[in-house]
Amino acid sequence: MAGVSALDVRGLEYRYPDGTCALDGIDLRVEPGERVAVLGPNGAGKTTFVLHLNGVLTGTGHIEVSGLSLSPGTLREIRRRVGVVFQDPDDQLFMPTVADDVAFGPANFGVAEPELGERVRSALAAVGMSAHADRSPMHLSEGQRRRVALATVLASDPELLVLDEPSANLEPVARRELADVLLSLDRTMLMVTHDLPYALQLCPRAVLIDNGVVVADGPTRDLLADADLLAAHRLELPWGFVPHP
Ligand SMILES: Nc1ncnc2c1ncn2[C@@H]1O[C@H](COP(=O)(O)OP(=O)(O)OP(=O)(O)O)[C@@H](O)[C@H]1O
Repeated sequence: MAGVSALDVRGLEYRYPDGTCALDGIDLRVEPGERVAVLGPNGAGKTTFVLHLNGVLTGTGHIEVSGLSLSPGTLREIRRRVGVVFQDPDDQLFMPTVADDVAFGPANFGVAEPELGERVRSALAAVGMSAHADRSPMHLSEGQRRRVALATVLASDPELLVLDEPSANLEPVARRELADVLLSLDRTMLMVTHDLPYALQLCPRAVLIDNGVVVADGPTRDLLADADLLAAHRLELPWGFVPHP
């Protein structure tokens, strides 16, 4: 359907049971094919926001994914449409082999053989892990585990890929390998990160969240070139890093 946003969030508010206001009216629209970095200091509300996109948390306001409104009746389909890759691969890898882990999601959504095997092969190829299909995820490096976790989500063919701190704790080579994989994917992407150079490299657009609202939204290089904006929201570029185009 032409003209439908990949993600349309309006007036999203959420309070934790202890009364903490974590989201105070988030508005965000993402168009198909965009890659958007979600930036913000500790406690800004980024994780709380992500947990709403696949219905783990339920606030007030409106969330639409590719034209489908999130509601109890659509939750299952929304969870297929929104693939969340968590920071810790342990949250996503629990089967005896890599291939079993990658098959788990689509099998759960009703995909059967022979398509299931094809999904697993193509997801592992997309992340450069085809040669490791029969290995135990426990015996892979952190960078490889991060890429397998991404494959487990890609195998369900989500319309929106959400990544929580994809580069955290990765050595430089693994960080670059993951960036190469992410850049090769033809997917709408939201990437929560404190890694500002990574955001610049991967996402043409960035939104800055603080105190539960979007305080800036625009080209990543413009946001990162605004020293006053960064300072006001406790963000800092690595020493010597200049965000030129
Ligand atoms: N389970 C919880 N109960 C109460 N308050 C919470 C809970 N989880 C988070 N919060 C609070 O909600 C607000 C938003 O937190 P959130 O974890 O979404 O921020 P964040 O931007 O993801 O931070 P970080 O960059 O540290 O991961 C903060 O004030 C936080 O202390």
